[in-house]
Amino acid sequence: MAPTEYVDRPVPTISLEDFDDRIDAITKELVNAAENVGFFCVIDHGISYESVDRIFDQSARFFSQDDNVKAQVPFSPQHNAGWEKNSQVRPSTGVADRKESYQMQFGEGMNGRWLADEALPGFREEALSFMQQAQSVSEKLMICFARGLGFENDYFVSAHDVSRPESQTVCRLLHYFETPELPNPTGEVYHRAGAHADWDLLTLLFQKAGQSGLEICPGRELSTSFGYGDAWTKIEPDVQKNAIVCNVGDLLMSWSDDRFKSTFHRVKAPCEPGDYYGERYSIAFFNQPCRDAQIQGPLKKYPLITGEEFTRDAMSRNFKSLKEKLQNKEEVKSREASSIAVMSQLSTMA
Ligand SMILES: O=C(O)CCC(=O)C(=O)O
Ligand SMILES: [Fe+2]
Repeated sequence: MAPTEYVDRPVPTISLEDFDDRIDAITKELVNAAENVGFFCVIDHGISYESVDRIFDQSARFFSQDDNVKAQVPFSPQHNAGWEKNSQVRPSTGVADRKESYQMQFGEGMNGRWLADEALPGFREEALSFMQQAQSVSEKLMICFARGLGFENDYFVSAHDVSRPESQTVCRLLHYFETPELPNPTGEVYHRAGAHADWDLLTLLFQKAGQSGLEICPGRELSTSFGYGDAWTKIEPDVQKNAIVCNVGDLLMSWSDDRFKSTFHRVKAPCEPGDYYGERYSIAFFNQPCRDAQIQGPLKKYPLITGEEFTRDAMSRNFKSLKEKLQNKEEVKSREASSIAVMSQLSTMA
């Protein structure tokens, strides 16, 4: 396999210090990052190291439960909540990511999808308290992006109100398994998170020191397109400063009439010297719109739709693209099979 092509692209680190007084300067930096890279890191965001450590401890505690315990809260695609393992297939790879994840929400989508408190005492309370903190940081960013697009300050905040039962915002705990470092004879690729763009407004990604692997591939012009290039850039957040990696999702790309970029990213399948092969934990906080939010950009490039419709369309686009990928794979396989048959005929004829 050809080595991965890497390029250096600047991924800005933006301080949220003195937010109220510096809001215009911060907005300028965020808008610039969203227009040019789609990824940026925020520091001085108000979430302490201890809070981040605590939620990672809770995440390890959750994933260390037996599979049949976790299976009591199975992932529901309809609600986008619950636990899944080795089952998310990305259109970019056509095979399941090697990981497990647990998606939690504030709203009705989470009904019946928390483990009983006796199974994991204190977990739900700790998780919700962390989610509230991630929501507060998200709201600061939403205010800046609303200002950057000429909307009222609270425009995105009220469309993502997590106190409403219609909230669809998701906090996803992720656990990637250790990857065998030996060359594998089958050539199988152990995808961690295959290349994809997120569908939400804005994602906050919490990474653990020493557990690298997140990479980006900018260059997408439309929020509905799937193609991506070949050159990747490693995301290396400043862990000393407790940086949160943030990325624009398809929703903000579409809501900004494609001005802000939702960038393809992946957690690399480790396969080259220097890659991290160990067990990996991360946490993604996806700001999803309330089901009844009204979505349309200032230039009205796309028709007005609701949060529920946007999510449904994103899922069906994903599904269609996955079907095409699997069909192509089948065609390649059958072409390979027939050329092998022709070749073996030729060799028997020779
Ligand atoms: O694990 C990570 O660092 C990234 C995960 C991610 O991109 C996702 O779940 O959408
Ligand atoms: Fe993602």
